[in-house]
Amino acid sequence: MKVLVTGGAGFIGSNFLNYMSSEHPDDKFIILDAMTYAGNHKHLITFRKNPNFHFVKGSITDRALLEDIFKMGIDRIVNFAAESHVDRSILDPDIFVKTNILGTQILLDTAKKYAVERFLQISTDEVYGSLGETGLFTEETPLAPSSPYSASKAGSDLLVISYYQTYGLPVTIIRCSNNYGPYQFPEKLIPLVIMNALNHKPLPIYGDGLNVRDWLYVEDHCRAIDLVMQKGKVGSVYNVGGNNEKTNLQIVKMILAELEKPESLITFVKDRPGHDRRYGIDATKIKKLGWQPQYALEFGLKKTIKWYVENQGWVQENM
Ligand SMILES: Cc1cn([C@H]2C[C@H](O)[C@@H](COP(=O)(O)OP(=O)(O)O[C@H]3O[C@H](C)C(=O)[C@H](O)[C@H]3O)O2)c(=O)[nH]c1=O
Repeated sequence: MKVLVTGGAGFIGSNFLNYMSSEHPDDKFIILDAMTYAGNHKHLITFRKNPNFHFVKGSITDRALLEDIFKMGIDRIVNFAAESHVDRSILDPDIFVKTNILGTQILLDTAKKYAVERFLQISTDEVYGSLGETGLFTEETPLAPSSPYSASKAGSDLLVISYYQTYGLPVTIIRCSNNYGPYQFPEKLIPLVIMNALNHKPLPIYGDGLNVRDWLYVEDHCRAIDLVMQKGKVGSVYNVGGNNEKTNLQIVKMILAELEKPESLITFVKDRPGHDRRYGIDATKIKKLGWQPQYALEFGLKKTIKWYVENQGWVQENM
């Protein structure tokens, strides 16, 4: 099996490659990554050492490069490549449209031309917008994105579905809740709070800190992707979530308690514009395929904090 993994040097992509290389040691992986600020150079050393990995630096918007890659023979694609930070999308939406929408369309087009066996799109629960105090996102929840980031992901999801409906491209979409774990860029809440707390810096909490996210340890997401790649239905969407809904304040306090740092570091700042209040996932559909999260939030968070403590110097210099 030859799998093209786009965005493989990013947070979820690199954890996925790590997981897959131990679960499927005979598979070959072509890794395409633009190595933007979020692409991790440390991974390139690992990629080079693994004979099953072939790394290509470049963007999914580069059609000629994609042609060269597909000529190597690709059976499946897992598309992680995306700009992913909501705050950056508010400041500078252009690159989100370019990479997430245009890039996905060019990748789909090339996948169609070379008749791949499966195109797996890694999406997000943010495409559904915000929930009130009750209810959960199902795969049938209408798309109602709030930020340029989530709108660009919703746009790419619609393109993915259109390539199935129009051209019969065998696509599947995974929409996952907030991931956390090693190698996450410290602009996202959990790694930012860990790194700031370690350095006794203020922890910026948007608004009242009562926005809710459903947290999932990244390895549980990787296991879900692997399963959907094998058993997921073509043309279908699968929601993935950990059933770990917490307010941002709860998460921050858990981190501070683990690090034995004072809650006085918490600093309330101006709210994010268009800030979604709550995300919550109904993962019944993927559970029917046999998936269950294996990491309790407390355990996953401890493991993540330990990783950032042990790699603190490196994270500061490289991320
Ligand atoms: C960076 C930061 C965040 N926050 C709040 C904003 C959110 O309510 C929550 C998590 O924020 P973060 O930016 O880490 O993640 P989301 O905006 O929920 O989006 C994330 O999860 C989805 C599924 C994706 O698809 C995104 O790619 C991913 O970035 O903490 C703060 O209060 N202070 C901060 O400094």
